[in-house]
Amino acid sequence: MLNDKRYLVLEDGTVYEGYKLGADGESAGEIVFNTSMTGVQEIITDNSYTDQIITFSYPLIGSAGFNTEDSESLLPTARGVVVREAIEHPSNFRSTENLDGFLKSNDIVGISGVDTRSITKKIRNSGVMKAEITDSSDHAKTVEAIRAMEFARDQVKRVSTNTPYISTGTGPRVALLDFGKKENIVRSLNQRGCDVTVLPHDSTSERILQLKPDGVMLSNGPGDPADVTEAVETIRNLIGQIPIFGICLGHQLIALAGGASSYKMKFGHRGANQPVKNLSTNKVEITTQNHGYAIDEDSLKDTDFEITHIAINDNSVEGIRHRSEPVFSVQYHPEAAAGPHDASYLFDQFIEMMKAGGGQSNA
Ligand SMILES: NC(=O)CC[C@H](N)C(=O)O
Repeated sequence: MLNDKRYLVLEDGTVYEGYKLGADGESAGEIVFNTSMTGVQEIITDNSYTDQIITFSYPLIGSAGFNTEDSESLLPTARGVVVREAIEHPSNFRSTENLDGFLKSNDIVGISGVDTRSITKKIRNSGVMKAEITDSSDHAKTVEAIRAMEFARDQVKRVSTNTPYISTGTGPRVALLDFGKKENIVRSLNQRGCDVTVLPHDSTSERILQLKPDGVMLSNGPGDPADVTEAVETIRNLIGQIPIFGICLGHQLIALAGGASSYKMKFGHRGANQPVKNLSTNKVEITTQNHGYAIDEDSLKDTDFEITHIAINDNSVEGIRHRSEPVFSVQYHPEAAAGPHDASYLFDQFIEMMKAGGGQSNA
């Protein structure tokens, strides 16, 4: 039996007719696209997508199925999923659910059977915009509601851990500020022996230093970095006190703490084949990315930070380091999950920095 009809309605009035996928109900958010061909469970459960509807540009989604080990968070906060074809019967011994079942289990609304290539091209040409997945055929009313919609700007608070906890290890002690972390950041540190204390996003610099960590990890996370003002102040107080490594939102917050500024990109970088040039080695790393904001290159000029990595496709800033203090960060995701492991060396660099008591990174 064909699934029930469902619609994707965009802020500009465009309507795509498809079929119901996932949870009942309707959901609105900022529509973005991700070009990855794998790692669907990791992408859907990455809390950087809070308040966003994820369109997969690759047509066949869900062939590897879903399981209980590969989620990047246990409470996904994406507002919706848009696919061309939802695979009903995954081919993977590890799979315990198909896409429809996984979305239902996580109360995520989805739509299938729509032209995701056209949607991707529209977002690329017009920029990200608001959208709604709905069963209602009163599209004029939906467009009106979308246009009136505003997002609460407390996304980080909504996804950060509320209580500190420790993921134990016998190596360097890392205080991880959780802005909506991907679990594979913790795993990547644990795999290298680190003892990781995960802290709420609004932990103060005094509280962090009281734990006497060897280093501070600043995680990825959703929303506009300019809204995370409390953490920017905390990071400003930590620079010069302790080695710091930032990923994605963590990278943006370090730059803001250093006096630089961020801007919203037209459609961001979201995929697992984003080429980045390491300016120290002149090597190109293929990276996993998921960001809609970036650091303004010119705004770094009057700060103590220098650029270490740039995106090959658009020359945007992909990495920075402090000129004299043990502080560095990247806009992309060295923890991959999913995607290439070209950039995993950065975790090793962070550990060497902590072991050296905070020497300079050669990111
Ligand atoms: N993955 C992230 O940490 C994203 C950072 C920020 N929310 C952005 O969209 O640019």
